[in-house]
Amino acid sequence: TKRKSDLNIIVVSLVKNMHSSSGRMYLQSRGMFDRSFSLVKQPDGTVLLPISPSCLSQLDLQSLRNTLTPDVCDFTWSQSPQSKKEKGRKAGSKLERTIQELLESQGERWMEEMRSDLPRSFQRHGDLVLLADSCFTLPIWNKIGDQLWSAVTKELRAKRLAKMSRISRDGFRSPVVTMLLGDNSWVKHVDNYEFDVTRCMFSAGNITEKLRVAGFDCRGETVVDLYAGIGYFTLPYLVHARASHVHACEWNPDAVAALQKNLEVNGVPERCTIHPGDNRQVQLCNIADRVNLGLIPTSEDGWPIACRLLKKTTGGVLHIHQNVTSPLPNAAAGDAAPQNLSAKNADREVWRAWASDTADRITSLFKDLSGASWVINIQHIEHVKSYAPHVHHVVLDLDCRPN
Ligand SMILES: C[S@@+](CC[C@H](N)C(=O)[O-])C[C@H]1O[C@@H](n2cnc3c(N)ncnc32)[C@H](O)[C@@H]1O
Repeated sequence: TKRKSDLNIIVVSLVKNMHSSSGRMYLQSRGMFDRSFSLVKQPDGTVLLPISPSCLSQLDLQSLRNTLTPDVCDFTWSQSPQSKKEKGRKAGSKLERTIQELLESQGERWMEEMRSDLPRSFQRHGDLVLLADSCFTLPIWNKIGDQLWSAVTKELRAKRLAKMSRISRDGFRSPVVTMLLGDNSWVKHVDNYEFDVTRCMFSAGNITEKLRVAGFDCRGETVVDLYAGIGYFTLPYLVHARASHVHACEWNPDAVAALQKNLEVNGVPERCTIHPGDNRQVQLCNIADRVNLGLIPTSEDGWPIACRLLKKTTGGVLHIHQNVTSPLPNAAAGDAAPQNLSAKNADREVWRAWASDTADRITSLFKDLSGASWVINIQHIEHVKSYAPHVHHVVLDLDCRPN
């Protein structure tokens, strides 16, 4: 049998780069996008989207073509490009060799501990590579300085290099990012938003939630995004879900500036009102069909505001983000290996319990707010990502209606 990476993959060849994100969304929402391969940008400006071999038989080419509009979409076979894993392995050993040579040219010795201090993964923001906190921690790297950063940037096929340290505790959750090579820290993403990596928080891991939001039908709805940031959810609500209006609350002035710019780049500034400052001070009420509460580890501070924002006569939906921690199995108590529950099922149980507790608390908040009882239903629990085997970012969709 052939390994996955040996197979030819069917690809969608798109005439313009700008259509690649809707193509990817279509495939991802149907579980057909092959994440083990990268999107391939071709020299002629078209983009190849990899499709999982197992999905080929069910792929509805006509509906895909319609989604992307017929004249921009074509299908072709591509001779197996390298998978992300293979690419990463090759790039990793080349980077190691380059750094080793650089060190030796400076009279330094390569030590084994250096290997584990090299970057294993990083975020790519256009031509800027953002390294994680965990790499290049040894003092030797600073000694080599600029030459090292130039070599790393070149090896990672970037033009600018930056490094993350920790999330600051100033309440803005801004990442502390330092530029190592290059002065301009603004980056642009293919799906049309820009921001300053040194000043705004960006959570690339939320892509599945962003795609889910993009798939909502919000026509005719007023949405409030209580923690808008640079517009990571505000934009899909406006551009793809076609909300009538989004009120975006954000207190980090740098994120507000990026959000404003992104609304303009995407041609939707008239359908969005930005409320700069603390969302607890925003005077809006009784206007929303939907409220997005995208703050982790918890958005609890925003719950009373969200209840106040929903339309009193028709109610609406709350999307509540939260990091939910599952208790670690207690080996001493003999529950290290649950007999009938897989670890995943056990996690799901914990999420359901948290959702049910949250629904009860939202019910009380409505009671306090209006004196009336509302009907609160758990519509859906979405798993976004895991921070550790037992810490999960989930989103609870709560349907809230006046009785
Ligand atoms: C986790 S980020 C989320 C941004 C966006 N939803 C995302 O996923 O990329 C949270 C954002 O909420 C903002 N924020 C936190 N508390 C706030 C408050 N009380 N009022 C307004 N904005 C707030 C932060 O500045 C940050 O930009």
